[in-house]
Amino acid sequence: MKRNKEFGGSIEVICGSMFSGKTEELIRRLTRAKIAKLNVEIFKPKTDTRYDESAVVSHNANAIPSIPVENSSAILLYGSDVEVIGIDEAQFFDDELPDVCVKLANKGIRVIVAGLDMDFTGKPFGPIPALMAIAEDVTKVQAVCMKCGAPALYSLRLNSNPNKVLLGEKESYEPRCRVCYNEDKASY
Ligand SMILES: Nc1ncnc2c1ncn2[C@@H]1O[C@H](COP(=O)(O)OP(=O)(O)O)[C@@H](O)[C@H]1O
Ligand SMILES: Cc1cn([C@H]2C[C@H](O)[C@@H](COP(=O)(O)O)O2)c(=O)[nH]c1=O
Ligand SMILES: [Zn+2]
Repeated sequence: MKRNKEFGGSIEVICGSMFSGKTEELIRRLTRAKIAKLNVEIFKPKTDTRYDESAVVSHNANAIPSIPVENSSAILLYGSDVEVIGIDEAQFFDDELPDVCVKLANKGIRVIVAGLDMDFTGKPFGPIPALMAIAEDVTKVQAVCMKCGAPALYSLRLNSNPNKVLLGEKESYEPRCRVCYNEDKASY
């Protein structure tokens, strides 16, 4: 049974701070789709080479093979028989990503997008807010604040690099709750 074609496509967004479990949740949903014998493809931006050139890898080392792509429209070129598409680190894609996801969903594909909703200054990040607006389902996950242990929605940058894009891990970022983020953030 090919459920997705029968019931129509959809867009799901998984968003939150760094270390909040976005990639884990994406991998969980895609693994279940694979168990259901659906045809699954996973994409990530070519720029994100942190853990692996091609695989999508979570902070606790769960991994799933993926295709690194230069830009969002490249996703449209892959497999006409795809039923489920996963996209990780979506904040790094261009502003065409929402239109690309709509085209895919209108073809009957279940599209699951994971990405940071806010950058280190607390501002909306790339195409994620637009995707949240057009999605059937939005899941916002939270990390653990590394200062007080409360649920964390912000990614605090630990250095003074002012660039919006700065790939990194624990050496460069820590999750913070609202109170601790406001105490600790530099004057951006
Ligand atoms: N402060 C933290 N809060 C929550 N999880 C953390 C934290 N620091 C490390 N982790 C680890 O990160 C994992 C989530 O990783 P991942 O799914 O890659 O997150 P994201 O994609 O949102 O950055 C958790 O299961 C946990 O093992
Ligand atoms: C907040 C913030 C993050 N980044 C980078 C840092 C990491 O390489 C990724 C996020 O990875 P994760 O899977 O969500 O942990 O984004 C950035 O470039 N700019 C920022 O403001
Ligand atoms: Zn806190």
